[in-house]
Amino acid sequence: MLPLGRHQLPRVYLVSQPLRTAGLRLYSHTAEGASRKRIRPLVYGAFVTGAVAATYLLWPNESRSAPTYSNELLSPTHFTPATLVASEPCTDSETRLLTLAVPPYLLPSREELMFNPIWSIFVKDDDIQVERPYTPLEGIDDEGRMKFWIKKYPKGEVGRWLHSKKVGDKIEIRGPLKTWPWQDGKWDEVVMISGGTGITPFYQLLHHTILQNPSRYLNTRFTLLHASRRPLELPPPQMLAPLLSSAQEHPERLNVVLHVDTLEGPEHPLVASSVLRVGRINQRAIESALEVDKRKESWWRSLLPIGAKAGPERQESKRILYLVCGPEPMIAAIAGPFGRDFSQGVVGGILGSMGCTKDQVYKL
Ligand SMILES: Cc1cc2nc3c(=O)[nH]c(=O)nc-3n(C[C@H](O)[C@H](O)[C@H](O)COP(=O)(O)OP(=O)(O)OC[C@H]3O[C@@H](n4cnc5c(N)ncnc54)[C@H](O)[C@@H]3O)c2cc1C
Repeated sequence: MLPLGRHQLPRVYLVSQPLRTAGLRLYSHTAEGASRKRIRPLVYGAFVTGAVAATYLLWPNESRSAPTYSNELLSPTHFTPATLVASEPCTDSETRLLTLAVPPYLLPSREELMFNPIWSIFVKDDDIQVERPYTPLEGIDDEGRMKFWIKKYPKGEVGRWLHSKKVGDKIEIRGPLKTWPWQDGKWDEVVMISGGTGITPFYQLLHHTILQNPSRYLNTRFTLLHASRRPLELPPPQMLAPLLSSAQEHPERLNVVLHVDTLEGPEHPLVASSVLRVGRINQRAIESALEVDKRKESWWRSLLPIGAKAGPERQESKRILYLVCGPEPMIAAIAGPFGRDFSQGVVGGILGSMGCTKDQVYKL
């Protein structure tokens, strides 16, 4: 998951970064003394061009900024005022768990396909009129509540703005927007590889498929390989506890492996450092997670000729999909960089060298 958003984002989102950059350039100056005179016409020319561009970009425009409606159903085409109902600090002080609520009478039917995982919503920073996508961890409940794990970057706009909001404040949102369409049984195994808050879409998928209904039969098994820099930067206990207990109770459905770059700093309050893998997620880590899965295959399934083949043959013929979400350098190292115009690009990195093809890999 990219901080700047790689999905097919509406223009209001895409123009927001150049706007800030243009603003910075207008105030920068390096020319001194006599040379200043020579470049003055150029500076004025640049200023006029900049002013025209800024007027065009900043002027309210239907195609760039969606309207806000308080009495229409929640929709991707307009903003809806939501209320911040909780803002909890996390073990990683750069992140918080925020809960937003929209009035229940503004909820479209939750049976709608658009609420199937994985989906996100756009949050608008009212101060600077930019929006960023965020992923409701548990979808949306009947009261219209959505919980998010949100990171603030030192110079990041919307993350810092959200962290500064107080319970009771209004925050405009629009959505849902599809991040990736889940379909049970399309793959035998889905391997999710995440870094930092890149775990949020995978949490939503696992909450929908396993956590909220542990007895539901599924045709797909899940492996989650997650990496954070230090133990305290791992997701908060509120997220890790349900994932780890589900993996413990149903190893045949879910396998969770947690990596940290270093064990430096305090332990995570829930996960002992001794069970963490130290070092980045590499080919060996991916292969061994799949081998562990194979060993954990329930004993009766490997004895009885039910469904697909057992043993190594079965593993090879398995339809495996890799989903990757995290900081851009991590995505590039695991699956190759994104392509031009927000496209998926070629499969490279570790998954490329493992021989994965483009229909086996999706970068979020
Ligand atoms: C589908 C989707 C779902 C997502 N879900 C979540 C989620 O659930 N939780 C979550 O935390 N994030 C999520 N994200 C990421 C999120 O949308 C934002 O991109 C992220 O919060 C950063 O936005 P920002 O406005 O805070 O930072 P930005 O202002 O966009 O800055 C991003 C980065 O650029 C750097 N930067 C900014 N300005 C400068 C500058 N002048 N010079 C140098 N560097 C600079 C910042 O330090 C930061 O590292 C999701 C992204 C997508 C695409």
